[in-house]
Amino acid sequence: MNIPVVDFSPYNLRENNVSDEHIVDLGRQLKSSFTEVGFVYLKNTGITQEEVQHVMDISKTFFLQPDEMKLSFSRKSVANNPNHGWVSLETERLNPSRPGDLKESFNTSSLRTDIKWPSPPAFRDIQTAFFLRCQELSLRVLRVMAHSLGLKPQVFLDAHRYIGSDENGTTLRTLYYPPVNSALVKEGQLRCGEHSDYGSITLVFQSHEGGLQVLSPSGNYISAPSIPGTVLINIADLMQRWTSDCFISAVHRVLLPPAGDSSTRQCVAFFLQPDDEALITCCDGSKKYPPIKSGAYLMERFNDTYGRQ
Ligand SMILES: O=C(O)CCC(=O)C(=O)O
Ligand SMILES: [Fe+2]
Repeated sequence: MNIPVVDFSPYNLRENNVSDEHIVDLGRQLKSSFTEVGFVYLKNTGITQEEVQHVMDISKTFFLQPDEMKLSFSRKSVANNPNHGWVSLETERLNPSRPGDLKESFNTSSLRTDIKWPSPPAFRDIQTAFFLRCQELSLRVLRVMAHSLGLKPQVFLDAHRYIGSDENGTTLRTLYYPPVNSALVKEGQLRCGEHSDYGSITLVFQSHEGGLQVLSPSGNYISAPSIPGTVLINIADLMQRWTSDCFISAVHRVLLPPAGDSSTRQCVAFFLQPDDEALITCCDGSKKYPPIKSGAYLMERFNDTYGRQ
């Protein structure tokens, strides 16, 4: 099984008008990818490899600073926004039955102007600009997805009105995976434990090392390499629920590099989340899952990942 590559040029970010014909064609391709694998590569989206590299370069400068400097920008240090900020190495367990993941990250969840940002000075502007690019692309993808299911074009969009504010959990997260010292690795520890994402959809940009693996419906992990210039997009759990399991939220992970391989790895991921107050109800009218509020659902998932507090 392969992850399909879909050409998104008819609806790329420079294109203001898209024909119904193109929406139907893109919808057909996205629907088959999301019902069969839950992942798709989009090429020609308008987001360039240079933009991605820019985010990775400034992120690496941030991560290579001493922990003491990053500590005051930790996750939970921003009032009213529980997810914004730095997460240190081994803090997060995306698979709670494993030791902490061998990665650190910085989450941009709030675009409020009164927040203090870490250095380097360009860090804030570059993360914010890329957040907005990802937001724009995601909303286009949501529109195509709604169309592909025969729903009103606005049905998903209407639940994503407050992105970037404290009433919406959407997060741009830049991840750094430092060199692994195999002598110090704990039993069962991975770079990123097996998990599925929480919200609507996720946009993923990996550095050239790749390493992401996706669980296919047949039960095997398949590799999802880095394809420069593309955006890897996956369905997350709330979207699976919203679509009554029509779209699959696939489990994925990042293993350790082979022993002796001291390479680092980076990833930039945009986690699109419905507004906290949005009530997620099966869009086919079925009662397969009870309605649930997006914000409450996200808090439950954070509790599993970071431990209950
Ligand atoms: O680093 C990656 O490629 C993926 C990370 C991931 O799946 C996540 O943070 O949810
Ligand atoms: Fe993930």
